[in-house]
Amino acid sequence: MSSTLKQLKDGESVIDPKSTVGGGVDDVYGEDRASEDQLITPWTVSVASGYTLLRDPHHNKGLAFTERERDSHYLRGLLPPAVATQELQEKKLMQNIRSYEVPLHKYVAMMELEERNERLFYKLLIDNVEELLPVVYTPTVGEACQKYGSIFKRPQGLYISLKEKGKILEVLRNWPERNIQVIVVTDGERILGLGDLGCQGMGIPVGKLALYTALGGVRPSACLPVTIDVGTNNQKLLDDEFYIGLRQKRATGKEYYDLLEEFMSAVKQNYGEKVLIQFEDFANHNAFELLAKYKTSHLVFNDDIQGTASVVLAGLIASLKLLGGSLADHTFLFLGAGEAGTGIAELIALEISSKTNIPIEEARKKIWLVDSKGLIVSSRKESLQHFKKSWAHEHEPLTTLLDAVKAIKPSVLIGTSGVGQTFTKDVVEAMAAINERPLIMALSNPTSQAECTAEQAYTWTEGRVIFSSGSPFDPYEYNGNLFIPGQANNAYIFPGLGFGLVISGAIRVHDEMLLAASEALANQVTQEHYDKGMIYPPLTNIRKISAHIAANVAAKAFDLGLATRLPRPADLVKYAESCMYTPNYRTYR
Ligand SMILES: O=C([O-])CC(=O)C(=O)O
Ligand SMILES: [Mg+2]
Repeated sequence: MSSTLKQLKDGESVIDPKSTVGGGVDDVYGEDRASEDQLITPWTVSVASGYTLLRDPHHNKGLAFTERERDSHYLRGLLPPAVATQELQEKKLMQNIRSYEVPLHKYVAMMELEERNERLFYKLLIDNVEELLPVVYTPTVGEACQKYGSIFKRPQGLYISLKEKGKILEVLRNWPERNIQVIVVTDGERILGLGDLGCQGMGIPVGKLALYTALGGVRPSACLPVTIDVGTNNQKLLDDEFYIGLRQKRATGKEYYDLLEEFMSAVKQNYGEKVLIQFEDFANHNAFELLAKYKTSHLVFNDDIQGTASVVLAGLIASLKLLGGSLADHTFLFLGAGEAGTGIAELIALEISSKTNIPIEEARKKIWLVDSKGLIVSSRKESLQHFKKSWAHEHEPLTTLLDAVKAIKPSVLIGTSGVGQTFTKDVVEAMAAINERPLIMALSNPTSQAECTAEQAYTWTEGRVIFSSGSPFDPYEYNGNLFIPGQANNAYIFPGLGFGLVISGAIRVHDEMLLAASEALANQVTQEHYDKGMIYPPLTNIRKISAHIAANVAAKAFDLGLATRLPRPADLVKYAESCMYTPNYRTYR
């Protein structure tokens, strides 16, 4: 009896059928758009009953099942007598999570909640976003990936290894959900700034997609985390008896690209061309090539190249209110010339050239990059990787960051090196000597890899810095003033960007959409925020921010003729908001 499947009507008790049809956005637009009739009439959903219902994370409500539901769904006796509201459940869980001192324990508690009761998991995450983001995302997710083998209980996401070569389409069909809208895929080779974590990188797509739902409003069942396992060069993992991945060195070259090609075409074949694929934490040597290869045939973007670029550009646009002038008046210096560094640099150049008559080649000359060998200059051009070549300007060779700061005199210093503590006291003091208000971004993740801490940035500049970091830092008090560091993390951008692509039925990502996303984010910074020295709006408002980003991105998709959703909604912000997943429980009749 416990596993009886019942057809249930869920109408009367649903306050706003429009926002809850199908539990999320999927039924409100695109191929799966429900008919207008369906939007206003009660809808039907199949929910297992009894014991099976309690173990189905998509429908389980635990103690929140009402007396009536307990009767109609064979739950009598399977639950203790008390009936709780979702709010009370949330209160209890937040108390539990706060009682854990070790961040990883909080992470495990959150993952267990996701496996048990998905709606409650998202309610917690949405209502407590500033507190829980560092738990399910950077920095704790980094540690979770490092220890994934030991904390691993139930698999999340889809693992596609070399063993599945030739069978990837079948593997995709093993996934229980059919209507996938967003895939985040990694091959685990460069997880945050932590390096090659092989198959254990799965924590990243899982975490990113949790943010797609909580911050962006994409329905959880439309999200698919994927890890491609071609081996790992991390000897520690290969020697670890608990390692969960393929125990071999990484496949490269043709073997690697053939597997990726099979994956990309299987995705398109199985889900159509409107499924969004977000590349995440690939190593430089594959990231640029994969993006170049697939951006003209698939709906793809690389979060580390383009998402990070868009969030940084937003912060820079916003900072002009504090610094004055235009982007073209500034000089930018990067430490790190990989995906994030060159991606940000290119988007800044694109914005400068689109806002002025300056050709992009000229705009690039305002931007300088330092890599592990020193300042990138034209005399190094022959030996440079292709993605660094546009940044090789005329200058004498310089080997240290400090020398580069002194010679280039940047107003903006951005760290994307993946190496912690590289913005030394000398470097930060040099920035403060050149600029009344230096702008410094220490973007590498997690916190251990940040180029400097918030405390260091504020004290070494005597409180004059405008500071942001990739992983969160607490507000810092200096000389009686409270400084609030910004979190220049792509988490501000990818949920809204992706949501905008999905709700417009976009078929390709265009650079102008990234600029549109940056402008939408920058527009959310108000005078009240500027007065506190902030260049990013608080994350507490992230769903509203995401709706604006999504609307701007969708508008651009329509303008560029890349959107397939018809007709174009008149008010895209309202439309985006109406499509967002909400985690409140539904009533089962
Ligand atoms: O995941 C994050 O926090 C930001 C990011 O993409 C990275 O560092 O690779
Ligand atoms: Mg990343």
